[in-house]
Amino acid sequence: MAAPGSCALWSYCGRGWSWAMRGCQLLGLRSSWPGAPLSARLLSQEKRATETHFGFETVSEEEKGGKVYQVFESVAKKYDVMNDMMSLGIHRVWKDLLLWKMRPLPGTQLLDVAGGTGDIAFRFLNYVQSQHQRKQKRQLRAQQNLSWEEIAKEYQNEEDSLGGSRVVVCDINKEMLKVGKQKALAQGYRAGLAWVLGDAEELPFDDDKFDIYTIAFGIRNVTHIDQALQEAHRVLKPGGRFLCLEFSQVNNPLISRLYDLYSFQVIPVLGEVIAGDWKSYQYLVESIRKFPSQEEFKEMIEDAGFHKVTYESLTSGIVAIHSGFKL
Ligand SMILES: COc1cc(O)cc(C/C=C(\C)CC/C=C(\C)CC/C=C(\C)CC/C=C(\C)CC/C=C(\C)CC/C=C(\C)CC/C=C(\C)CC/C=C(\C)CC/C=C(\C)CCC=C(C)C)c1O
Ligand SMILES: C[S@@+](CC[C@H](N)C(=O)[O-])C[C@H]1O[C@@H](n2cnc3c(N)ncnc32)[C@H](O)[C@@H]1O
Repeated sequence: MAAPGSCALWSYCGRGWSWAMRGCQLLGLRSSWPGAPLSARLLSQEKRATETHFGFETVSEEEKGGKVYQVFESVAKKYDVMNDMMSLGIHRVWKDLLLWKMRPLPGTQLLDVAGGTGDIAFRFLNYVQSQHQRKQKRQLRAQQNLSWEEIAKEYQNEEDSLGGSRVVVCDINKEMLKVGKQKALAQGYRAGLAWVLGDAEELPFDDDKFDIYTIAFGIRNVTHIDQALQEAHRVLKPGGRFLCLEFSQVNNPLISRLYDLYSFQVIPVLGEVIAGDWKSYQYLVESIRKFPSQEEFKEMIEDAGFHKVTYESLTSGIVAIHSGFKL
């Protein structure tokens, strides 16, 4: 089982200088301070020279992580309500579809990266629990002459009720994880669930550890997507599956026009009215436009070493689910 939050935090800190630099970056500090070793300073200068985008803004790669951190730190408390309001609940259907595509088997070890407030993890736990209960009922019905104690025992073990399945939610943002943990507590999710603070680009997990890796609406925010994909490949067991739910490209010109209108004219206004945060929601719609198309992203997944890569566009391509296997 993966280490819970505190242990993961420990291992996160114990990975030497590159981890320390990463930590500084997250805290908005510069890795070029005079006390840093020369190699670290040179690396940092080299990195600073490379530019990337934060929405439609051009920023250095070093800056991007901190800016993304601020966005999710700012929206964390209103994140769930915003999603329901902005999408009229449609994001729930997309997330359900991801689970139906996944169809986890008993005993599945899932890693949900950029898991935020736990939507995918909770759906996974519901799914595996209902599958297990159905199986248990079938077995109990088939067995004659069981005592009531034997029947009660079958239902009492909380860990067992998941059939050995587990999910680790990993996210870089403390505030998002905090909201997720509070939700889990309030909704009664406890067994088979761990929360880990970590970066998709440098996952704090051993090689070949998980059966399934999911990332929902997360990869768009990562600075080096290729690095995150390689990490996904590394932590999956051979035979393991990568699943990504992300905004994609709308191909119908009429829908695309309406979609643009809604995205740019309505979403930032909702962001301001509900969350008091226009900028974060402007970043959301801009970052969607910067993300590669279905076909381009498929190629990136293949480049990371995944096989049998496929995708399915949902709601006219507003989002897509990409799937690939580590063979
Ligand atoms: C800071 O970063 C973030 C913050 C977050 O809170 C979330 C995320 C990550 C995102 C998720 C977890 C998913 C949930 C969030 C969203 C779906 C928000 C993003 C939304 C869009 C990019 C736009 C597309 C939205 C939808 C398809 C949802 C359904 C919405 C509608 C049908 C719109 C209905 C609204 C009205 C009628 C209000 C009036 C609108 C206008 C005056 C503007 C003109 C618009 C229209 C006439 C209709 C809009 C049409 C479309 C959106 C296309 C319809 C497509 C089809 C029918 C196929 C995060 O990173
Ligand atoms: C739009 S939220 C998605 C949350 C959740 N998966 C969902 O579907 O509702 C994006 C999440 O990605 C996380 N994130 C951004 N960059 C990350 C990185 N490099 N590593 C891990 N998580 C990251 C953010 O902190 C945020 O919680």
